[in-house]
Amino acid sequence: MTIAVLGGGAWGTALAQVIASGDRPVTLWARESEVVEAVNGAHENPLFLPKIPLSPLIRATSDLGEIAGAEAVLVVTPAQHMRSVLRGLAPTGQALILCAKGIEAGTLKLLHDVAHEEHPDSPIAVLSGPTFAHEVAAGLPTAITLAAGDEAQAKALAALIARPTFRPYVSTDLAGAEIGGAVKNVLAIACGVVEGAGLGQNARAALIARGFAEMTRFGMARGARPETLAGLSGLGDLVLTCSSTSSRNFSLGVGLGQGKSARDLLSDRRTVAEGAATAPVLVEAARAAGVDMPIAEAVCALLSGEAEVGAVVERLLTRPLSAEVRA
Ligand SMILES: NC(=O)c1ccc[n+]([C@@H]2O[C@H](COP(=O)([O-])OP(=O)(O)OC[C@H]3O[C@@H](n4cnc5c(N)ncnc54)[C@H](O)[C@@H]3O)[C@@H](O)[C@H]2O)c1
Ligand SMILES: O=P(O)(O)OC[C@H](O)CO
Repeated sequence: MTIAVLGGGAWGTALAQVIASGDRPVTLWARESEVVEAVNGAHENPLFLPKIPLSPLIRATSDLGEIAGAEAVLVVTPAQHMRSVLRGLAPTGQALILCAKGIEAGTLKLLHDVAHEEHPDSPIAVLSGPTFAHEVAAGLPTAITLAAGDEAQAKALAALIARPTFRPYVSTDLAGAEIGGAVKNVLAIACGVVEGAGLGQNARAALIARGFAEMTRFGMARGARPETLAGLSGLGDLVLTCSSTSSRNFSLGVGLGQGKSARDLLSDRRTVAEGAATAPVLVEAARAAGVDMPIAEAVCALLSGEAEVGAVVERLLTRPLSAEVRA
């Protein structure tokens, strides 16, 4: 049976490639007709994942109806578009594996809750971890967290998608697997700012550690387990995206740190920097949960143009001294 992938961006295409490497036919749904044509004709996706020859076992379509017969569906749209795309999918009870990283604006809901609302009869899983799409598509070794509410379900889905260089570790902590990926994107922007503003490597290490403390506080307030946040989908992904210009979120932060405006930096992008969409939602969700997240607040202020880099850094450094670990 085929496995379906919803979303023909870099990550959806890379996941289709890794699944197809196990001799599995993959149906890839893409919004852009040029992606559908290029995947089916030239076996490539020059729009979102250039220079990677794709498996002929991947067949692209723009018809959501063609997803109906698949054994499982990997949902790889940007987080803010996930609900509308899922709404167009027939309610067949297929397992949905969510691969986007974010929190829904307006409702402040995690994506597994959104998916459950739209497809109450489908088992829901979350795939997250340190995964640059171009490395996964090139077959480089990668490990991920695969969480489902039920352990047997998580194991079955892990067996379905595991490949020699793509190694899932199972979990039953859906909230933990999701929150790590959503929050690290915002922290990656902050680390990029440190780089762009030339604040040094000590500052970046401090941001990673204090950012992880924010992630843990927020995660636990929303029901995540701290050990999940310390794993691949939390700390693992945080380290990856806070240390490489391959990260779109980190790169956005570099531009902000150099004094460019978020509007200019985001205006000519076709690709997503999810942290920019997540930051205001995360700050709102943290305030609603009574959780202090000064780094996320700082990123938000920079993105909105409310404050400049110098002021934001000064605000962070002049906060009252406090214990490293809060009771
Ligand atoms: N690229 C990666 O390395 C990577 C790795 C792990 C997770 N992710 C996550 O996967 C998700 C998708 O990212 P990506 O890198 O594949 O995207 P991308 O930046 O490569 O491509 C943008 C995607 O957004 C889609 N899109 C734009 N407007 C849309 C709309 N109105 N409705 C539905 N879809 C729309 C486009 O069709 C395209 O698929 C994000 O949540 C991202 O954080 C990405
Ligand atoms: O390029 P980024 O910053 O969206 O990061 C991609 C993945 O989330 C890394 O795990």
